[in-house]
Amino acid sequence: MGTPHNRAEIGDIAEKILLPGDPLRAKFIAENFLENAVCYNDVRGMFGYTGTYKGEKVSVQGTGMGMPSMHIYANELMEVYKVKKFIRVGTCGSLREDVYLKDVVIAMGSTTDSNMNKDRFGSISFAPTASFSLLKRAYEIAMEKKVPAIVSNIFTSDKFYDDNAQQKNSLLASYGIAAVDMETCELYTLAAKHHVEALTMLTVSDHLLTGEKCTAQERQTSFNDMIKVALEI
Ligand SMILES: O=P(O)(O)O[C@H]1O[C@H](CO)[C@@H](O)[C@H]1O
Ligand SMILES: O=c1cc[nH]c(=O)[nH]1
Repeated sequence: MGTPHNRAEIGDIAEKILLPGDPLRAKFIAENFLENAVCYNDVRGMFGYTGTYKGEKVSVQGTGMGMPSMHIYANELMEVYKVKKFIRVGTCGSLREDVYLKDVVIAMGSTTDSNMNKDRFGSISFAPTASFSLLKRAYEIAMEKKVPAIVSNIFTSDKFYDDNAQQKNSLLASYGIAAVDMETCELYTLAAKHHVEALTMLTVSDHLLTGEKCTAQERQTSFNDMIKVALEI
């Protein structure tokens, strides 16, 4: 029967899912890391696949860019498809000198300039956080595999192009925030609402202090270390 954004039938999607923002990264992961992957969704080109990794059923679904897009896909995966474990595998901009291009940032919590949680919680400032067990496992596996990873609070921004970026970024970095993405706050908030587990892992694709950048091709495909850690979790 599906949803307005996903043509998967109930049961087509595994209880464990990887969530890249880019649907072509979902295709890349399915084709290069999963066995017997089957495409269950192509509505709006937002590809979703289910296959197996080391014998366990796992799915991978693109979520698009920004919290409103994450809101749609994560809500449907939690409410309709009953997915229980979510690992976002995204890209981010580094805000700190000690966080380098292609490092992996594991997001312990998310700070935001979005109004979505103000709309939900009114005067209460909700603190969206990762699943502790997924985070602990991610860090242990990254250390075992010698993947350069740090655990930190991140900033989930509504804007990729922000007129006040320099001012905001240096303020946030001075409070220890390592990196910026555009979806984690909504993923962690919905996971709390639905009593499911979520974690965000981000590979640094842009360094916002030095101006270094990964190419579009690298953004799609050069994040294999992070994906291997996510699948091992
Ligand atoms: O690489 P993904 O997962 O899309 O994540 C980051 O990249 C996009 C911006 O280029 C935003 O979605 C941001 O969160
Ligand atoms: O949200 C993002 C993702 C990658 N790079 C950025 O600068 N911001």
